[in-house]
Amino acid sequence: MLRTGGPQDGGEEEEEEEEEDCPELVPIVVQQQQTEEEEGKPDPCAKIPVTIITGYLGAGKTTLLNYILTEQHNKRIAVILNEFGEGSALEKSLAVSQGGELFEEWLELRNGCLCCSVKDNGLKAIENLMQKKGKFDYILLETTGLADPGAVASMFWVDAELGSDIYLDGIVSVVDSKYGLKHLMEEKADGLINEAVRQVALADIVIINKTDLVAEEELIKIRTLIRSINGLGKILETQRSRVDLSNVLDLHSFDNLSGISLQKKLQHVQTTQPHLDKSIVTVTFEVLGSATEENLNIFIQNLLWEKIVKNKADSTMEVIRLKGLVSIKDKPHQVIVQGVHELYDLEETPVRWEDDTERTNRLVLIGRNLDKEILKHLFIDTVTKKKESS
Ligand SMILES: Nc1nc2c(ncn2[C@@H]2O[C@H](COP(=O)(O)OP(=O)(O)OP(=O)(O)O)[C@@H](O)[C@H]2O)c(=O)[nH]1
Ligand SMILES: [Zn+2]
Repeated sequence: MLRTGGPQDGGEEEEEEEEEDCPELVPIVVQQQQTEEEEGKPDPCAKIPVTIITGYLGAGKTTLLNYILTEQHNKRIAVILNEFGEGSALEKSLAVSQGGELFEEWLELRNGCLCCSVKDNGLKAIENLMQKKGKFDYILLETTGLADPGAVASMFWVDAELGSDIYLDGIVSVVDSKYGLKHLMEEKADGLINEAVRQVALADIVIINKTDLVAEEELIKIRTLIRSINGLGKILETQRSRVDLSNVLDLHSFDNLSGISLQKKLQHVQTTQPHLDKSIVTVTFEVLGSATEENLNIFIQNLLWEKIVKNKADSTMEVIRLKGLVSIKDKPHQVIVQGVHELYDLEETPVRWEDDTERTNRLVLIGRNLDKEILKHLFIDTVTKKKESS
């Protein structure tokens, strides 16, 4: 079950998003691409993936979008552009054009703010569109260069129990080889995490684009920096955002289908070193044993909601992204933990633990002020203690 909220709800971060990062949903373009043989009707029960394409201003997001649309994929793809609005219109239309025809749905935006109302409205609008027009197979969403993809992701990371037709497939972050380093190193005056870093931290795939514009040494620098921020995501290097589509589409980054491959992937993640004092890093550790579901929730909520976990310098650990495979007492299957900002989810995978005595929890956390030893010890406490209250 997807969990959100907590005592800090409506805190600083959220307000910041409302003021700065609040996107408006705009337009939409779509391209129909079906083969001669009518590539079979899609399974009407099949859910539709959403891939979020994020990245700093001018990094190559639209280029990637266009590249995907023109590659052979036999998918009907809807494109959503998530942009800052200029006007103060309280209504925005969400339009999808297919085969030359334009369809639109009107979104009523509370306070003109999309991220606050899209959760009820945006999803609904997309579903309405599909009812009218027949399903599309895939949705690509390009965020603005300054957007926090976490806010966008949480719109689409919907509880499976709500029965939505749409699921979040993955977050792709495009970085400019030439200016990326500068953007990533920029320190915000208010001490907040800068947008470029946030985008890399949340990415399942990082595309270092425009490699034609830099020399190999520069490329190594930016690759190293990106890896130090996000030790989990796959890093690709491209010109004109040309990627193998299998690297960016149908990743299943947020669902339990990734259980089997996730185990292997997590084994290769390493704890990274910060490039600056307050940088975002990736921390990973392994702990043997099983936790009760209750204690596991407490561990995660202390970190994500209560924010009471501190490092040695007494700074609060800020987690942007959390991913792991854990063992819950009395559950025969491995459980995936996913977190984006304050939103998290525990979901059983189809993968059984082979040997009960060798159950290993593996967690990866991306964020600021993270201390591996402290986190690991907290987790050891989590699997050893019986009940929180006793
Ligand atoms: N030299 C070079 N230019 C590129 C490459 N990829 C994209 N560009 C150019 O970079 C510019 C910005 O690309 P876009 O795809 O519009 O970038 P974007 O991230 O969508 O930009 P915004 O939506 O404005 O934030 C365009 O002029 C592209 O043609 C590349 O690999 N090399
Ligand atoms: Zn663009």
